[in-house]
Amino acid sequence: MIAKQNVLVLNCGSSSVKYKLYEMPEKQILAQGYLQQIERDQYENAIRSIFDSLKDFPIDLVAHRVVHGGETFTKSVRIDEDVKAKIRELSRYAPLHNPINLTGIEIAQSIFPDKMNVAVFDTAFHQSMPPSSFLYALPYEYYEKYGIRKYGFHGTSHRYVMGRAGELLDRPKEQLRLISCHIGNGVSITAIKYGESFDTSMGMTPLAGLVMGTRSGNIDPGIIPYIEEIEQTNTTGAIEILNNKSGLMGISGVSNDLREVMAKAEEGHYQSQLALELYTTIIHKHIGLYLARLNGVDGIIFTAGVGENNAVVREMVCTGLEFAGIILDRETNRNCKGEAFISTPYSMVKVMVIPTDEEIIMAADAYELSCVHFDSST
Ligand SMILES: Nc1ncnc2c1ncn2[C@@H]1O[C@H](COP(=O)(O)OP(=O)(O)O)[C@@H](O)[C@H]1O
Ligand SMILES: CC(=O)OP(=O)(O)O
Ligand SMILES: [Mg+2]
Repeated sequence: MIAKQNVLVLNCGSSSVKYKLYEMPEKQILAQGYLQQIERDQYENAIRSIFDSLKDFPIDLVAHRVVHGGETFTKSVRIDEDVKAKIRELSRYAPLHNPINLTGIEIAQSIFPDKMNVAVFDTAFHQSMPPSSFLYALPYEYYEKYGIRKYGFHGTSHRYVMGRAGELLDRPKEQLRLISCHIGNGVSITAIKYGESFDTSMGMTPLAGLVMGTRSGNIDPGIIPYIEEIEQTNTTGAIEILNNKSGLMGISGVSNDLREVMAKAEEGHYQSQLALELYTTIIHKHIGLYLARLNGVDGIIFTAGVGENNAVVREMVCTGLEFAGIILDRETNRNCKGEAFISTPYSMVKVMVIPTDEEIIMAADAYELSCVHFDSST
């Protein structure tokens, strides 16, 4: 064991940067912050301003969220030049995320050249998926030679809420079938079987799956050449439209922020009403898919910005699942704050709200790696 370490955790999402400085192993938070609605060209300044604001704290270690780790990284790793090169190579699979994550790593390395940096990958938790979940029905050599497969994302969040669900249900996670719904700006659902990711809604890139803030989720790929023709653009331009101008933003024409879309819907704005309906219907359908995949379920978890805070979405998603023993307590659902059971006492399936905490998992992984490093270098 080694002494106390101050671990800075940097969690860059597609629209936000969250950071926390922990004293480990006590998990005491020394500083934290959350910058929202950040545009791509603002990340570098945002990250520099975070380091600047923390300059009076001693920092021993930095943990970085990295969205795409491919098949190379099944767990968190210490960052060296080879790891950085691999993260750079994987940017083509996560163009909204990996370049930003690399920027964070490079800034940290320039400010603290002697400190250890750790990468915590969104994809790592999903490496347990079987081929029946991760393969696309394409020529098999595309997988073997080029790594074209489903990777899945938000793994650190799904892993955290799985652990908390086990504690709340007072059952070992190895006995539980869970459906974890991470509903933020990015949205993904994971079928968790006996402590491992078994299937998940995102794909080779974080564009696939459900309707998101600005991302389309699954569409018929035959639409892409048609978009190219309509917009007089190339494939990159069409994918940009699917990544940045679709989802809630595209359908409503109002915003990628669900709060704004719902406010407009309440005023009677038709496209905003449609956006909300499509958004929740697709989550509902995916729960059906994973009920089949898991042969029933013990718990359903709602997490991330929308999942934690939006009772209307949770109610719309759960309505019509009563046949499967999923009975929401509407009153409790509307009034809950923080961690809560929102199903009725006689609901066979427990429905839970669990605020995610990717940062504590990241800090713990980084601290553990630093202990291993210390042990092996003494
Ligand atoms: N307090 C809140 N009440 C209702 N909705 C919220 C709240 N906070 C965040 N959201 C919603 O969560 C979404 C952003 O999710 P978040 O998990 O913060 O984003 P990111 O995926 O960038 O980490 C937005 O659509 C926003 O409307
Ligand atoms: C992978 C992903 O979609 O992340 P975020 O929700 O932070 O955009
Ligand atoms: Mg997020």
